[in-house]
Amino acid sequence: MTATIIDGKTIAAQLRGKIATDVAHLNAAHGIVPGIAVVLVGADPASEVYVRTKAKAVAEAGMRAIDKKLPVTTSEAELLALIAALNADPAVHGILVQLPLPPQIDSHRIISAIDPGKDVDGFHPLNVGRLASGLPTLAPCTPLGCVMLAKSVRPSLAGLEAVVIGRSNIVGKPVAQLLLMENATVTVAHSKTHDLPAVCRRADILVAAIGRPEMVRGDWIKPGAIVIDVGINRVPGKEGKSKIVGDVAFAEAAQVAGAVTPVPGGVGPMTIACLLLNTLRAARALNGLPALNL
Ligand SMILES: Nc1nc(=O)c2c([nH]1)NC[C@@H]1CN(c3ccc(C(=O)N[C@@H](CCC(=O)O)C(=O)O)cc3)C=[N+]21
Repeated sequence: MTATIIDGKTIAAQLRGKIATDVAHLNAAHGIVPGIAVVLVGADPASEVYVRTKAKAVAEAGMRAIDKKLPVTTSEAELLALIAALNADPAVHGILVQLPLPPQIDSHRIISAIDPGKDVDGFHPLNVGRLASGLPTLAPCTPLGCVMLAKSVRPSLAGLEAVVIGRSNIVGKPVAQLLLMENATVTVAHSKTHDLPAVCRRADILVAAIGRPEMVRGDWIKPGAIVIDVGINRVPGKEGKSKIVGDVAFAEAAQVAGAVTPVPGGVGPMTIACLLLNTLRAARALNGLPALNL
């Protein structure tokens, strides 16, 4: 069996196209340009690449990017002051503070200081609680992208056995909540799970969000399963160059799974598209406009 490769790049481009259409309408009808502030503290090269990619997608969708680069020595008080200013700025509809933050800054305090209506990462405790309660909210971008990719090959996930590997606040827990909202039967596995391969073999949908290169092997996968690979791991490649691999051994998975996301070109591009979607949703809600169904 050879799996369908789920083309995240193309699916993300389609979503960004729909977003751009609504952004144009929002501007023409209401004079609103959705604005997203991306805050980067320090000069982590991987984060800078990510911030650049985001900025390009934002501009292409007709939105405004407000990039704030702060030195690695920034204090918590200085960052809190910036967030207060962005909360108060009516041209800013979304605020994303790039994680991780340097050790002198408590990321929980920072996230809690963001206006929940502008929290396009969906990390504020109020939005986390709303998601867990099944209320409308800004849901985290990577988990949203994972569920959209799964539904691209299987429009109804109802009744399916889903296994999420990883229990982070950023991916594992929220993706489990979203899968539950789709009526999947959800198991959250993690580093202390007994016989992880056997747990994974039960999954009709397997979401790998571990952060370990190619940990999920072909024989962990139920034949025909949908495999969503959230991992982005930089590993040594050919001729001293580095390459990016996921948390799933892709070539092995493609022999067993029904469908699998590649890395790169899977979940990553969807994360960015969902960030634009959340920014558009936030801009509409902050202006008292009805919710969209994209
Ligand atoms: N508050 C916050 N929110 C985030 O969403 C967040 C964060 N902090 N910190 C860093 C991680 C990382 N992240 C990525 C998203 C997309 C790609 C992406 O689009 N990758 C492409 C290209 C990879 C490449 O070739 O460099 C792909 O997978 O195809 C990568 C990384 C979001 N993060």
